[in-house]
Amino acid sequence: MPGLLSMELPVCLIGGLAVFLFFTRSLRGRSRRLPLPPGPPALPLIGNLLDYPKVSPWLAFRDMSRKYGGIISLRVMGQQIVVLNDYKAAVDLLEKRSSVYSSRPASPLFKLSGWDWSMSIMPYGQWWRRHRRAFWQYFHPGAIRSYHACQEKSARTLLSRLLKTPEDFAHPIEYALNASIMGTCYGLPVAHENDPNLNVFKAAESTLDLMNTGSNVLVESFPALASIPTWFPGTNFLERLAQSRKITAAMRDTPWLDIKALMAAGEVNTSVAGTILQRVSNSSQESLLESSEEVIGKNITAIIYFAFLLAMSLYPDVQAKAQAELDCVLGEARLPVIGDMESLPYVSAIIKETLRWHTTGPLGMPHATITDDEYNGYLIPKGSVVIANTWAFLHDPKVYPKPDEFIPERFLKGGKLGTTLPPDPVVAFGYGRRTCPGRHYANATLFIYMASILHTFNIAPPVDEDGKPIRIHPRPTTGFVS
Ligand code: HEM
Repeated sequence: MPGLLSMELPVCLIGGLAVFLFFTRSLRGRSRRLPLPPGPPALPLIGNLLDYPKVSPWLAFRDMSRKYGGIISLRVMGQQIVVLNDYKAAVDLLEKRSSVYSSRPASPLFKLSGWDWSMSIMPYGQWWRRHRRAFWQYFHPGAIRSYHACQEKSARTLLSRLLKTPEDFAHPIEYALNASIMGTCYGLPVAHENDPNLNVFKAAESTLDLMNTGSNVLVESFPALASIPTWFPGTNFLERLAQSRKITAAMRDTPWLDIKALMAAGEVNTSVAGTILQRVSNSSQESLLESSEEVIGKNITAIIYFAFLLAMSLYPDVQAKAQAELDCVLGEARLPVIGDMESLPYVSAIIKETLRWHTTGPLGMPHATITDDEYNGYLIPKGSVVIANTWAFLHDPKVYPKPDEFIPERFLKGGKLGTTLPPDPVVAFGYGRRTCPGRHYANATLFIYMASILHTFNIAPPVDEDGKPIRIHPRPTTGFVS
């Protein structure tokens, strides 16, 4: 019997493989015959280039979906783009089929400008997975507790700076956020003016603007342009890209060199980078340094504070309710700490409503497919760029009635954060395996800054020459961050 079994096993394996190949091939053949999702008719060569919305694309895509349905197909310069305006489709594809939908579009421009080492733009695969695991090790809910003291300290700095220049809130917020990120990630103090590390960070941030300018956009579609010799007329953009590579490399390396020098002099550094360096020196593997690149979080949090301040100036009743809650829970004698979050549901509801009301990343970050897929009878080809209209999901009047109004109460039931209410705006942090790994850290920062400001300041709109309040009209800008 055992002999017979061992003879049967290879036969079964080969048989199984043949059946598997037959089905995958016929599935592939079938999917190739399926239609693409509907969309505007494409022109030869340029495809839907002229249909691709230049301003507020999230609004244009929502309107397009009224004609073509929840999943729209566009083809721009040979690139297949699928726009998901339907929340269920976004969950079905980006969350439930995350293993197919978690890559990123290849971007020659990111490489040419020196941003290609960033985890956020890496294609799906071992290399990305390794970076993501390393990042998560330092930013999972348990790990971030050790950064709370640093976040609270930066909130106090924010208050004292706001007290000095209350009308110029943007600089104090940016300074405090940078101080918090520098403290958490590198354990380095930040000078009040002209901090060398912050200067490098700011310079690197400004290189992102290069992505949207003239010839650079062309390079994205025609990477061969990057090989033109620099003496050729009209190639200034190549010099700017080379400059950008230098700046982004400096951002990656400068703070590391600082803490390396400090630690070599015997200083204890318990920050994320300090812990990594400690491990590196223990295991003598210099290459481990690569996994630390992701400690640099995106500063989109700053925009959310601007939206929060705007909402508070437009909705004084909401502000008053939050202040009453803070007075009741904390009294007048102390400032909030991150540990107070659960006792302050109204403030937490304000955070959720800010993330929903002003969707900082209205179209999220584009995903890309790894293989052909079939959904609702449509083919989503391998290599498609998949864009989820996060703004449309968070402004769907059926889910969030009066979506343009700021109503934190929509997340509360009997004064408590409920579970049967409209969904939390978690999609503001993205989808599936690419969901923002800094979200727990970001939430803690949002809470401590918002609670601290609400407990100590009254936020009012600016006034005109006659002392009358000027009503500010929110006007989102077009880009990855709006
Ligand atoms: C409220 C503030 C923030 C918002 C709304 C936000 C939102 C997002 C979104 C929409 C994505 C793309 C997700 C996707 O592709 O589906 C993302 C990715 C990412 N975020 Fe955040 N983020 C915030 C703060 C942060 C912070 C503070 C950090 C760092 C500590 C961070 C680190 C990252 C990283 C590393 C990625 C790339 C993940 C990957 O590609 O695998 N984010 N974020």
